[in-house]
Amino acid sequence: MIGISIRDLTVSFGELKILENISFEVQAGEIVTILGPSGCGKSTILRCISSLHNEYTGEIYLNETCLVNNGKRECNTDIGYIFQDYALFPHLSVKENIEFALYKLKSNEKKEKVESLLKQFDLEVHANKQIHELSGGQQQRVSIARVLAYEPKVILLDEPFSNLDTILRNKTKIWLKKMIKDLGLSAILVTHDQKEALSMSDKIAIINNKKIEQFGTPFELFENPSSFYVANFLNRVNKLPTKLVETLGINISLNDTAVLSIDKVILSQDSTRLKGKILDISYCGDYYELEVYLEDFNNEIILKTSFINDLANKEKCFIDIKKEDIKIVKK
Ligand SMILES: Nc1ncnc2c1ncn2[C@@H]1O[C@H](COP(=O)(O)OP(=O)(O)OP(=O)(O)O)[C@@H](O)[C@H]1O
Repeated sequence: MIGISIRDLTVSFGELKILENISFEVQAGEIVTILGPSGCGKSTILRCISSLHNEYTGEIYLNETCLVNNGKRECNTDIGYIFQDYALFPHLSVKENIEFALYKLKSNEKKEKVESLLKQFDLEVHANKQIHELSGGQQQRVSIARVLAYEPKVILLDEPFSNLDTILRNKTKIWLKKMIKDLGLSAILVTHDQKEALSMSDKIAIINNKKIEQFGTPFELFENPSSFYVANFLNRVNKLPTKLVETLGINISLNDTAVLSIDKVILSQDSTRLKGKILDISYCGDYYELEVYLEDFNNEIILKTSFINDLANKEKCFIDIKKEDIKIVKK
């Protein structure tokens, strides 16, 4: 079932165009992540959808009902916005923050709804606390409960985990994903964290140069990136020299380039393989990262390995590259 549909969204600030013809759909129960570098317009897309910014062209539909036509809003209650900094009312208690969105309900309905949300979000023991008495993760749960109180069909999440530590972040991600699926919400998540996007999303939209460069499932984008930009954004890749790729029997056109994930470069004991000079070894916890100069191709390559004992006192190494691991993408 179609949830929200964004059609030809184009946004300018003054003379400067920020986004051009952005179109995508989010089905009910689906999480679509907008991924891109800082300043590419991710939050602006959410601000347009939620009517915080109204100067744009394009249309927004919810289940085939036009919500916004060229910035003119018909209805707003079906969209909830979860901010990075939670945007809670500091002078109200947890319970009062959640109640705030329910002003239209009769007092007994309101009480029932708040109690059920406090239970659902595991906040019952904090109901009467002030916001400053809660941890970051608890505040985030209140902000989500407050938004869900008015039963939106769509939720917009702007970097919702950025203030949480790693353990809490992982817990909150799993919890939030389940909640979105259980309630059948259409969710749009903004992040600049590639790993977060891969693990949370049903689909990802990668923004480059004002447009969506590629849209698809995390697997599709990771395994079949359309361009170097996408390949390099989702994964750490080496750009391989054309001469090297040709020795493996692969021809590439002038518009394309060959990339290889740093995970797929193999350290070999076989002296008939590519000769490399080790330029740098970095300890990264559970692996080492090596920077190697490929002498025959005048090119540097990065690789990951768990075993450096054999190399510790050596400058030279041998590198193996499998043809099937190379991806050909647009330059
Ligand atoms: N009200 C505004 N007036 C003028 N320019 C703006 C306004 N709001 C945003 N911008 C500009 O639009 C661009 C996109 O901003 P936006 O906040 O959407 O980017 P973002 O991708 O969410 O960035 P980040 O990841 O750093 O949060 C930026 O260059 C920003 O400076």
